[in-house]
Amino acid sequence: MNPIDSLFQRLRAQKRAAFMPFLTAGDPDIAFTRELLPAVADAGADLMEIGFPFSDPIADGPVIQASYTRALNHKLKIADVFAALRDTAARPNWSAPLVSMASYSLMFKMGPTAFIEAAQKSGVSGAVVPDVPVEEAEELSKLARDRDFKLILLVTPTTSPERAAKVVQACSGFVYVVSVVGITGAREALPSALREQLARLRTMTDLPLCVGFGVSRPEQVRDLKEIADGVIVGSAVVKKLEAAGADRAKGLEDVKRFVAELRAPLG
Ligand SMILES: O=P(O)(O)OC[C@@H](O)[C@@H](O)c1c[nH]c2ccccc12
Repeated sequence: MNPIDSLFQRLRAQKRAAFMPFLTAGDPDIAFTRELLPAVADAGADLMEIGFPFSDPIADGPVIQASYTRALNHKLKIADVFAALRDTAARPNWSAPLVSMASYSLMFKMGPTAFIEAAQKSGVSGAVVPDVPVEEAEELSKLARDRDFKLILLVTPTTSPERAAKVVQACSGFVYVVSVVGITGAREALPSALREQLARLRTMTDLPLCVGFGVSRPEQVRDLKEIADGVIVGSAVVKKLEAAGADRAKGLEDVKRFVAELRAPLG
């Protein structure tokens, strides 16, 4: 069974939501990522979304964009990312499924089949693809399904119900529910319409619903755990690395502590 499915099956039985930090591969370089991922798993991440830096980002806010720039300044190559993920997933007792987050243009350039196969060889269990139109996702969805690789697409607050139904059909593993209209980045409060958005999606699919965009505090995680199957935090985590700057040991410690704090309300 795909590790994402077994994870959510286990969490459902425990009535617990998943905590999923987003980290940019190669921020600030790939050697640091190799250290960071196991530390974040130890701190309580149930699965991890790993961003593939891209020079022409789509929905990424300033914090994530800056992390891509740091990575690309070190001439990061996709092969280095896959190698780091492969070694991470091959660690003894490794249990946190890895999910890639890459622009469709990046997958397309490599060839979707080649990307999926390279990802699977590297122990990656699925891919968040934020910018493939659902009309064009069918082929990708089939490619992924045939290989038991999970394809995770996004539903936003402005996605029409007709379109949302198509998106969840093309998805596997879980559905990425974008909480706010706009780009990634910490927000003070999450929209009150999120509850109805999730309830509506529940009538369309049995897949786990994971909420991301704007989450940055343990109180928000606590509120979300009643209504979502997973909580994704990107910018607020990445910001810790930015803030620590050249002090990598501090960056690592700050991220670990913050992940543990965010994860705590999930029990
Ligand atoms: O940064 P936030 O607001 O915590 O949101 C998560 C997000 O960063 C991560 O899932 C992500 C980073 N880049 C993306 C691009 C599209 C969709 C999602 C993402």
